[in-house]
Amino acid sequence: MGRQQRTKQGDPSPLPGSSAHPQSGQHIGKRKAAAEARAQREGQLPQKGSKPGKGRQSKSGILDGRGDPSGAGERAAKRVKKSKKDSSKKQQQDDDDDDDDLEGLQEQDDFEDDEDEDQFANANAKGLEAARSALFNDEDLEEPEAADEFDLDREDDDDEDDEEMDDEFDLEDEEAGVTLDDFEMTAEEAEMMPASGKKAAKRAARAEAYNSDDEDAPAARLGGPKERASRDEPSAFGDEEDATRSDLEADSEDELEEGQLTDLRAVERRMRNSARVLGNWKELGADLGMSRSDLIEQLIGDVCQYHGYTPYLAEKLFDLFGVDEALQFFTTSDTPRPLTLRVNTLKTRRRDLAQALINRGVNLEPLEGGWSKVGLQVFSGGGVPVGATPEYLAGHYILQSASSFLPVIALGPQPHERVLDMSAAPGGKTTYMSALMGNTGEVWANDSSRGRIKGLGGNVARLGCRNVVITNLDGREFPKVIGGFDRVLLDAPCSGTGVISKDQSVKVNKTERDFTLLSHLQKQLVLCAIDSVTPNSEKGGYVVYSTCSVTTEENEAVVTYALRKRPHVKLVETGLAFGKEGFKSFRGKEFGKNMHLTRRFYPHVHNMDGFYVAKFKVGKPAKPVPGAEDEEASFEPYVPLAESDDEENSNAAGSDVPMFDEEEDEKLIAQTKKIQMKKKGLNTKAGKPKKVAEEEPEKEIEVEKPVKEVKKGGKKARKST
Ligand SMILES: C[S@@+](CC[C@H](N)C(=O)[O-])C[C@H]1O[C@@H](n2cnc3c(N)ncnc32)[C@H](O)[C@@H]1O
Repeated sequence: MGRQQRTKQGDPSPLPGSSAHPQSGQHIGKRKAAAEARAQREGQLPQKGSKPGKGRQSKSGILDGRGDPSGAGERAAKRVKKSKKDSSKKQQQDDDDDDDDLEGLQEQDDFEDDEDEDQFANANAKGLEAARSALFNDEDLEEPEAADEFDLDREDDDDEDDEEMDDEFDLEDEEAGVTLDDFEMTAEEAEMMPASGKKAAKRAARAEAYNSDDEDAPAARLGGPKERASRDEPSAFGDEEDATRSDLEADSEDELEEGQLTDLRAVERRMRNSARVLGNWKELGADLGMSRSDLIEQLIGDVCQYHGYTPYLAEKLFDLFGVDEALQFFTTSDTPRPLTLRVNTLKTRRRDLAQALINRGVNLEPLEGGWSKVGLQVFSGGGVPVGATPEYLAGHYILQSASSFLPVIALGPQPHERVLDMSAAPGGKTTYMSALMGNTGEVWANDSSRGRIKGLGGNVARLGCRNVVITNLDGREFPKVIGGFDRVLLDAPCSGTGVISKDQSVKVNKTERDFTLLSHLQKQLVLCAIDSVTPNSEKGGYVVYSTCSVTTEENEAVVTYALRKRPHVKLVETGLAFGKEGFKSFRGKEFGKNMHLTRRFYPHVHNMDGFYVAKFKVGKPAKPVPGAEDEEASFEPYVPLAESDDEENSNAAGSDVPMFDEEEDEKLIAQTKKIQMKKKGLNTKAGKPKKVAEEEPEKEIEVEKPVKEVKKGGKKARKST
């Protein structure tokens, strides 16, 4: 799934602050229709029939009072595998430089002065023009070969894992020995099913009415241009003209199956119409002959069928964004974000790297909007593998999503400081911190995943970061193990709802329990991050909390919790010049008046991965803070439900979070040993077999190329070269 997604070139739309994209909504519409038509021909878009998905019903939502969202989406979630192209709205951003506190350091990169920008623009103009026109005319944009590398930050970059994941999804169908057709039901069969049959019939009748070509049918009347809802928000479907009656007429009966539309274009039209009606319910809803909650239920079913979400997640995102914006989010999350790279200023300057890559045929330009002086946007690799050029191998750059720059910019690490990256693998942000500090001071890069630590070590070495110490600990062990940092970055393990374009599996594999457990883990980690900061830091004393998720329980709720538990900490400006303000309240939950200081970034608004960034200033505590470990002892540690054997394949949230219940651990270990012994035909009642005991992994700090020993908090770690 993810793999298929990543074979497409990123949307060439500029990042925030840039001028409008030449790609018109109409153009997008044509491309989208053509792409769909081709996909239909190639059998990539599902035509009919579905089977139950994995989703679960949430307890609440904007849709309170609504019943089960038909189950259509659940089946659809299994069925819809093809993503569609479309537009994303761009926001004109303030061009002010937001990196004030980093200014001194970034002077190293003299590419940013106007003259250089001009030179660069001239050198690049010809190639870019060609690349752009090729991109805009090409319906099926090919991603550069290094596409997988782009996922450094948020995903495993192991192709095999992706394949395994794809297989897993496909296998479910095969193993069950069923085909999609097995899940189709005739109208008669539906009738014979007492409850669901009635529901199906009701749905079918509704859908029929909604798509009827009868002038008097309420839904048909809603499609006309006169009935357009007067909403300020842009349409999720670009500038395309609203559906007209002919669109509705096209949704004929043979497009309906058990109340579900079988043609994705019809589903898309119906979603658009539903959004319009819901946006102007007073005027348009009265004649619909369908309750608001039923319409929402149908819309959720359509979203699940069209975009492949579980009803639970679709509803959650509707709750968060509202209908129109949620539809934009769904659409944008079906296409990759622009491919971007960060210049490693420890080894080169942006101007020099850009020139070298242009000479190799890569089409690129500086990140637009002026908010980063070390970012380049790659428009087309021109056949050049941007993840394997000599410059890449020499560590002159790292492929990194633009939004991943933001938490580091907000943290603003200074030369000679001592900073901690609490969950650091694979090191996109660690290496940026190291570069901003000019290879001085100490960057402690920690991650609990042994597997992911390898990638971290690789990047640290390739980029020549000599001030990095790598540790392999549960973040909740800080500051017990080591503390006294000037700044701490907690780029927390999260659900990844902001990076669905990179990992489509998030659409179907996140449950309510996942969000609850993740939120608990994040709360534990953020307290440990705060407690690891020295209040005596001269210029520092900051913690940045970030996630690549858009949900409030992983963001504002975590920040609110930290503020409540650590009264000596306060929220401060992130220093980021764009981004939406964090929520002060959400669905009856109050998050606090300063939450506007935190920043939200959205794929459909900023054309970058969804991200959240909050910055805390840590003051002197009135009394010593209790050990971070005792306070939240009641928390259940996060263990993903569908745990992967492969650590590298773990999502943003690590799959190897250690349990703290030692007693229980011991029991489990003993049980496992017994099973192992039995398997080997050994007597389980005899004394401990030495071999098994030796196999017990020992928890210790992992070190890289030792140079000197650093001793703090009773444990030792060695500094890498
Ligand atoms: C969002 S990713 C970090 C990405 C990284 N900051 C970067 O920019 O390259 C979250 C990381 O948290 C790690 N993790 C999960 N649980 C953890 C824990 N309890 N302590 C420390 N790290 C943890 C995961 O292994 C994963 O690598």
